[in-house]
Formats: sequence, structure tokens, C-alpha cells
Amino acid sequence: MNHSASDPAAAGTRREPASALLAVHDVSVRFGNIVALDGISFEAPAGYVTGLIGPNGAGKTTLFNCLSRLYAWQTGDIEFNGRSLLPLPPHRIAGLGIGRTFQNLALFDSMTVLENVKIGGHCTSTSGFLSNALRLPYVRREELDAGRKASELIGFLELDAVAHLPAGQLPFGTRKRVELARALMGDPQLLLLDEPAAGLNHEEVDALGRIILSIRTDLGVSILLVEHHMGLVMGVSDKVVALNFGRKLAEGTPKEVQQHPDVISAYLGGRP
Ligand SMILES: Nc1ncnc2c1ncn2[C@@H]1O[C@H](COP(=O)(O)OP(=O)(O)OP(=O)(O)O)[C@@H](O)[C@H]1O
Repeated sequence: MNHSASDPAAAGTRREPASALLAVHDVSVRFGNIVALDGISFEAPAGYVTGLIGPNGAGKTTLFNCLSRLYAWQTGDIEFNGRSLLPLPPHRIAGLGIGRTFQNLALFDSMTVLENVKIGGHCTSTSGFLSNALRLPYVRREELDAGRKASELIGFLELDAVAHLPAGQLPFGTRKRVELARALMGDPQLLLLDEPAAGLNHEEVDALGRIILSIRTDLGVSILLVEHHMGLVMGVSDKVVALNFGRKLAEGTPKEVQQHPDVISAYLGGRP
């Protein structure tokens, strides 16, 4: 893939109608007097990269934390594949097909890249404590499969050269790719990326854009991307949702959202 992340053609922005993989209906979250989300509704269609933008404090991370069931919402509902997330505890979310990366890297520094990636398959493993302790044949088979899959993802993310190095020794940009590989080990249908470009240099952001598009197109994983780097969001997203002060300002193609007067005003410091 030779496209630049900031080249809209590279995103292959999709026009065909798509079904909603994720549907957020009228969700509100309050922390005391602070209204972090105020009746937010939008859909993230299957097969899309959906970008979620907004100035600091707009409510993006709060929404991600709702999707991971780390925060509770007071009104509305969030559905994944038509199923409400409301009754589910956080540890069931990955098994449902929602994977995520975090703003701050969450890798085990003393473990190798391969070991870190393999851990990501834990939520899809069917073996329990007893079968693991007894090392039953199917547990060994699962381990072999996990090793094979981790190696494939390491190849996909061009991490072969560092697969056996401790994650803590690697440069920041490389560690971010390890985190992506680990999130993909869980076979997500939807991958939540929380500011993946933070701390990356220009070349690394371009490479990240190509990786995001490849995850969508080659692996068939839909993506919800929270990001401040406008070049990246506008270059890779099929649709964009803009928030400010917990409210939705605009939703549409990258071009429509970029040109929306409320979005322009929000980024220039205006309050709706
Ligand atoms: N756990 C919490 N307790 C109290 N207030 C919170 C909590 N989490 C978020 N908030 C508040 O909710 C609002 C939205 O914050 P949030 O972190 O979701 O914004 P954001 O769009 O992710 O911002 P940034 O781009 O800076 O990460 C802010 O006013 C924030 O201070």
C-alpha cells in the first residue's frame, strides 16, 4: 500500500449503504454537575472507519468508556449487532467482538512482543482453569493456534524483526503497533482506537493510516477512531462524527464535517 494517510482517495470512502454494527441512541452521562455526554446518537456502520472528533473535553473518551462498559450511562442505550450493551459487565465486551487500544500504552514491558500479542487472544480462548492445569490436548491445540495467529498478526503489522524482543525495549511507535496486534488477536468485529496517533512522528502517522485502512479492508474489521490528528481522521474515515461539550455537532463524510460551520466554530473556540 503506497497511499498517504492524508490522501482521501486512499481511504476509498464508501458510498454504499451499510448496516449499523454499533448504534448509540440518545446516550447521556453526567458526573455530578458535568454533562459529559448529552443525548448522543450516531451509528458506526459495518465495514466503515468511523472517526470521532471534538476538542478537549468534548466527551470522546467518556463515550469509549461507555462502549467498554467502564462507565454507566444515565439515559439511552448502546447496541452492538442489535444487542444492548447495558446488561453486560466490562469483561464480556471483548468476547462480544469489541476490541480496543488505550491512550496510554498497556503492554507488559518485560514480555516479548509475541507474548504480549498472544495475551490478546485470551478472551476468545475456550479453555478454563482446570483444562489448562491438566494441559488437555485441546488446550495445547488452542495454544498452537494462538501462536500461529499471533505470528500472522506480527507479520501483518511488520513486527517480525522484533517479535522476540521485550516490548519495553522498543520505540514508542513500534509499541503502538504491538498494541494494535494484541487488540486484533481477540478477533474483534469493531476495533476502538483511542488517539492512536498521539506521540507519533509524521512518517509513523502516515504508516498508521495505511495500517488502519488495511485492518478495515484486508481483515474486514470495522473501526471507531477517536483522534485529534485531523489529517489522519479525515484521510482514513468513511464517516465522521463531531462532538463538542457532550453534544453532537455534525455527522457525515469527512468533507461535510470539516466544512460544517459549528465544527469550524468549535475548533476556533466557539460555544454552540
Ligand atoms: N471520571 C470522570 N469524573 C468526572 N468528570 C469526568 C470523568 N470523565 C470525564 N469527565 C468530564 O467529562 C467531560 C468529557 O471528558 P472526556 O475525557 O470524555 O473528553 P474528551 O473528548 O475525551 O477529551 P480529550 O480529547 O481531552 O481526551 C470533561 O468535562 C471531563 O472533565
